[in-house]
Amino acid sequence: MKIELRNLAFSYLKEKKREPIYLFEQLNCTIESGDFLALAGKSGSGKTTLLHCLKGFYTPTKGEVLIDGKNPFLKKNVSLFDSIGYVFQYPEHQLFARTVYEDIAFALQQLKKSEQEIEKQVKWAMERVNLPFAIYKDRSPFELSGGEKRRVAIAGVIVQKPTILILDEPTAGLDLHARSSLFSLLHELNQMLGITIIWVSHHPEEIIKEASRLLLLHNGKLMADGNPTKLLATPSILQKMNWDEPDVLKIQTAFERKGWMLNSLWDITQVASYWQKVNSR
Ligand SMILES: Nc1ncnc2c1ncn2[C@@H]1O[C@H](COP(=O)(O)OP(=O)(O)OP(=O)(O)O)[C@@H](O)[C@H]1O
Repeated sequence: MKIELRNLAFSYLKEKKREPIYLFEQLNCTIESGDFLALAGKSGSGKTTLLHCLKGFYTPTKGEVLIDGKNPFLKKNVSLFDSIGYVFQYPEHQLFARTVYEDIAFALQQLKKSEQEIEKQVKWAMERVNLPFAIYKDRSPFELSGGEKRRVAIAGVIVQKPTILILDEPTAGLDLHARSSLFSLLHELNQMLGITIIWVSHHPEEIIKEASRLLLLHNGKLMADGNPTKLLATPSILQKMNWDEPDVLKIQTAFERKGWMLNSLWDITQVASYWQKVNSR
């Protein structure tokens, strides 16, 4: 499924007879099926608002969001929004049920699916997020670790079989190990099931390691859209974002200066994550 933004603009401030004050405007881009895309921008730049427009929580003030060429804001197309799963910031704060099973099953129960079908899908979702069914199904979500709770929350979204998964700062508050296992999960969903991943990140190191595409919101515009390694090696972009050059690129430059060649970004990423681990001790 493809999402297109056409001259998209959004304003919280709309006064009669006055031109609205736009949080962002003239956003144009196409998110292709299978993208693994990071959305970044300074705090308050409008990332969450933009994601809410994609999911249909907010109606754009101007312009269009198209899903597979159709406008999902029209009544006849509104079911297109069902293909988009949305994981809120700190999704574990929304867990509510007595057991992990009941929490994940909730959306399917609302759709009045049969109990047999629900169990099949819950089992499937729990396997995907690496929570063995027999061990976790009857546990209270509130007695789990932060990383496990987040997996339960994500299972509650993917159980609805979205083709696009939006995650607002999914790694916030997770330690290094939980972050890396969350990204293994997201890559698996992307590669094995073809789910498009769009996630908000404030971390250039994370973006360069995980994303295949980066969108940058700055001053109400889409400042850049492209290859994360190229964009994060651009001093003017780093300066506007108030970001340091990612370690991985510093290491690459240092190696090149010494005439040592690493074969690929993968090699460099391994060195960088070793470097981060050493520094975080
Ligand atoms: N419901 C609302 N009504 C009015 N203004 C809002 C509303 N929600 C957000 N804003 C404002 O819109 C701006 C963008 O908010 P948004 O949450 O989209 O930014 P963000 O880039 O996701 O920020 P962060 O990285 O801090 O989460 C902020 O200045 C915020 O105060």
